[in-house]
Amino acid sequence: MAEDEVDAVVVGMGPGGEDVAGRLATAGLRVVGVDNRLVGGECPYYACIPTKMMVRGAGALAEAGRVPLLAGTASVQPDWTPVADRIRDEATTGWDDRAAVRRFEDTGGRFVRGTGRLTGPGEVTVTTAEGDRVFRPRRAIVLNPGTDPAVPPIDGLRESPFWTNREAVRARSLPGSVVVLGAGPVGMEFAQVFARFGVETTVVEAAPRVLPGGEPEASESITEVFTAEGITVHTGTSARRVGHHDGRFTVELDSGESPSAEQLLVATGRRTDLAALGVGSLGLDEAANTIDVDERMRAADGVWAIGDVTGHGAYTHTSVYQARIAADDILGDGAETADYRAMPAVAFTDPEVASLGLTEDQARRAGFPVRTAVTGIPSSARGWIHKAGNEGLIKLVADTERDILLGATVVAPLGGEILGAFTVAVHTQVHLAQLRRMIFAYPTFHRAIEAALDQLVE
Ligand SMILES: Cc1cc2nc3c(=O)[nH]c(=O)nc-3n(C[C@H](O)[C@H](O)[C@H](O)COP(=O)(O)OP(=O)(O)OC[C@H]3O[C@@H](n4cnc5c(N)ncnc54)[C@H](O)[C@@H]3O)c2cc1C
Ligand SMILES: NC(=O)c1ccc[n+]([C@@H]2O[C@H](COP(=O)([O-])OP(=O)(O)OC[C@H]3O[C@@H](n4cnc5c(N)ncnc54)[C@H](O)[C@@H]3O)[C@@H](O)[C@H]2O)c1
Repeated sequence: MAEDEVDAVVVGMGPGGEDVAGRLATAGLRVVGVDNRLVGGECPYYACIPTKMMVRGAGALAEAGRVPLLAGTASVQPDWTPVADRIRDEATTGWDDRAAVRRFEDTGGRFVRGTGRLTGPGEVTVTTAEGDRVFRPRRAIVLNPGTDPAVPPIDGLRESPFWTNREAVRARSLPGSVVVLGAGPVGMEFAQVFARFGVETTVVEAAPRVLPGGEPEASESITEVFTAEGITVHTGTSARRVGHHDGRFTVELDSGESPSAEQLLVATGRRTDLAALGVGSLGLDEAANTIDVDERMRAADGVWAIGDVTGHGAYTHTSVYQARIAADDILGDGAETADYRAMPAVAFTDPEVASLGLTEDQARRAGFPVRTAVTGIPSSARGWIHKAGNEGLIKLVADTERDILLGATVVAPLGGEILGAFTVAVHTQVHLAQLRRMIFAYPTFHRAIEAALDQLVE
């Protein structure tokens, strides 16, 4: 087989790329998977998995801290070493993707380490250590380039030795203090982990509240928890200048304050580089941050795009969901089309901040006739029993005309698990009256759903 005689080329082997490439190869297509870093992408090596190992360690420390209120005394000495070891040895095998490459090759696919670029209609040029290789796949090009950390143009920042998630997950030890720039899910998860391991932690968020994309009640609830845990939270202010002298960062804020710390974590969102990917050769906008796709992930004739780059939710579950739809479409069995109404999102803070569907504000702006309900977790039976660490709430957004839920937010211990009930309800559009007739086990956290529904159903 000549080098360029392939059926499909997958550029970027993130969670979705790996999945689609494996599906196509298993179905008998000649598939080339291309990645310039590690097969598996951001999630297993720098994001979801290592950060959730951090969260697990931090959660164990927090639970131990609750012993005095509930069960006697506990003496705990935080130590980052077990977390760093788990990340290196169990999660990433020392940031080595040989097992993932083998897994893909076992499906019959061919892996090429290099940077892929669209160089004409139906053509991908891959720059490898040995030189350029050109592929003209007969059936499909799938783009799954993911994202890189966005670094805002703040005076002095780029010259400083700041961390993004990529450096933070490789840390063998923690600094004594840290300023976290950005209070999206990345900043919030890291901030609480650091603080629970004894790091003096300051969060700076430009928007008026943390997790600004979600419900204001959720932002308020998690801010109270952070503040009670000793984390300093600045909102509604941006960094204007970053200085780094004698091993310390000073972050000058618009508000006039200047938090200072041994480390600075930049968690201000993600960026793509579509010009570098060569999407202009398809007639697509190279200056855009996302690639528009239809409901079958088609971006152009013979080209599909999946994952963060599509802008439908930067989560691993989005990428893998889209991978299945794209693979089916490429193989010609594509009956399924994308439906993002019940796309879940979980920030793995403690309590977890989990949500799906529309927020109240989004629903009202979209013109739906809206009714909402909010119920507190501490006042539920389980929340009251749980006592220490019981903070949170459930907020529901209902469409009063169709009598269905449009969105739900759960801030609670294991809030992401509770959200599962709403994934079913929103995805299948269960009527509120029917939901209200369900039996919710006593005394579970998810039984608080009933109290919220009581406010929506007469
Ligand atoms: C700190 C952090 C924590 C997160 N936690 C969670 C979580 O708990 N749950 C969750 O669902 N999501 C989480 N996410 C988001 C999640 O990591 C991403 O949504 C997920 O990785 C899916 O991304 P993707 O498939 O688009 O591609 P990515 O995972 O970004 O992978 C893309 C791959 O393509 C490669 N690539 C890019 N361009 C080229 C090119 N031109 N040629 C060759 N290769 C290329 C990249 O090097 C990379 O390996 C987190 C993100 C961060 C930053
Ligand atoms: N548990 C999860 O599923 C999970 C966890 C982490 C990340 N993610 C995904 O990764 C993506 C990236 O997360 P993220 O938190 O980096 O990005 P984000 O865009 O969600 O949040 C970045 C935050 O930084 C703020 N910001 C931007 N510039 C700033 C500045 N100069 N000063 C202060 N604040 C500034 C923004 O207002 C925003 O609140 C998210 O879209 C999310 O979907 C998912």
